[in-house]
Amino acid sequence: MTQPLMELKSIYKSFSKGRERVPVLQDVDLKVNKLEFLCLVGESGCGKTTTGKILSGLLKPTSGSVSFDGQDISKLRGKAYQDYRRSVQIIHQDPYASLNPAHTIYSTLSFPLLHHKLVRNKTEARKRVLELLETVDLTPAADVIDKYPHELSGGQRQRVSIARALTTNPSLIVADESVSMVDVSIRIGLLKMLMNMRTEFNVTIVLITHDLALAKYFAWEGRLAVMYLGRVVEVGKTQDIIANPQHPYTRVLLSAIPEADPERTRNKQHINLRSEDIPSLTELPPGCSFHPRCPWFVPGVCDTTVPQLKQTPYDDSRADVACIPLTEGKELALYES
Ligand SMILES: Nc1ncnc2c1ncn2[C@@H]1O[C@H](COP(=O)(O)OP(=O)(O)OP(=O)(O)O)[C@@H](O)[C@H]1O
Repeated sequence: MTQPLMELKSIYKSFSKGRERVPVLQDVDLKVNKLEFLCLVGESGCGKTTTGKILSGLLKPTSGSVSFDGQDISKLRGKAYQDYRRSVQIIHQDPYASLNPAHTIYSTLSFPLLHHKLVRNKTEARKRVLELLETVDLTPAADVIDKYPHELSGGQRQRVSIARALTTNPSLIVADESVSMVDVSIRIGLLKMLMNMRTEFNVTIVLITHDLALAKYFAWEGRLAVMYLGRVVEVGKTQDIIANPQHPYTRVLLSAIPEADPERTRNKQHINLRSEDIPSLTELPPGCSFHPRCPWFVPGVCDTTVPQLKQTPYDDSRADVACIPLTEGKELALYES
């Protein structure tokens, strides 16, 4: 089996809130394969951004290991660590907040080029910045390069963020909801640009989104990792998961997304949760944290044991799932209270 580009093993991450520790990620295992499209999907607050920040080295896990090209990043020092940080870039959710309003586009894009010595001088930096602006279709680049972020539209600012991620010739880009802040009309253009970067620049892309329809579009040829309350509950090939969602949470998410054909949407079976309330991270329910909401809850099983991410014994789909009844080979039956 080929070595993944990045691998998270048994990742726990907690933050302090007053005197408490809030467990944000628990036992997260995740592989990012070379040149794949991987999408992390789940509702707000489930830990997607925290996972993305751990992948890109912006946050350290509380425990667990992160490896890049087979090397544990906590053991990298000096140039090797700088190379890893250069190789993994993140595009943040909000280009308004992530671009410094006091810096021109030239200044923002030339900084990493000069800092990582990817160009020899300012003349070369300017030439490279113009090329990068052309790459992300900000043309004519000469009209954009000396502007400030507030002089650009939201979509243009997001393109600058993509160009900035490309400055360091990364092998992995984590794009955190990077198309959600722009109008629907330009969202697809930005997504296509991200997707083209794989072939044009040999870059692996991890997209983080709460929108399963968008995840399906982006990672159709790749994989989905579905997260719920700080854990990965299902991971596998997108087409397998869409055709045959296994985890109850994935089934509920999929039942809620509209189809292109309105008739199919009307006829789609909507699955009702047992509760709309999302438990608090500081008061997680025992056993499977989805059990209080799960329509297929099995008393005495789901509320006692924490499920591990595994393959189901009976299914030829290769998605791994964290659901005890499924991994024990049982059929799910709707819970009757
Ligand atoms: N620096 C921090 N300090 C304390 N709590 C944090 C910090 N960063 C994130 N959290 C908390 O961790 C949880 C997970 O946040 P995270 O941003 O990773 O989720 P998410 O799935 O990306 O959500 P969203 O889609 O809303 O961005 C949230 O409850 C959030 O409030």
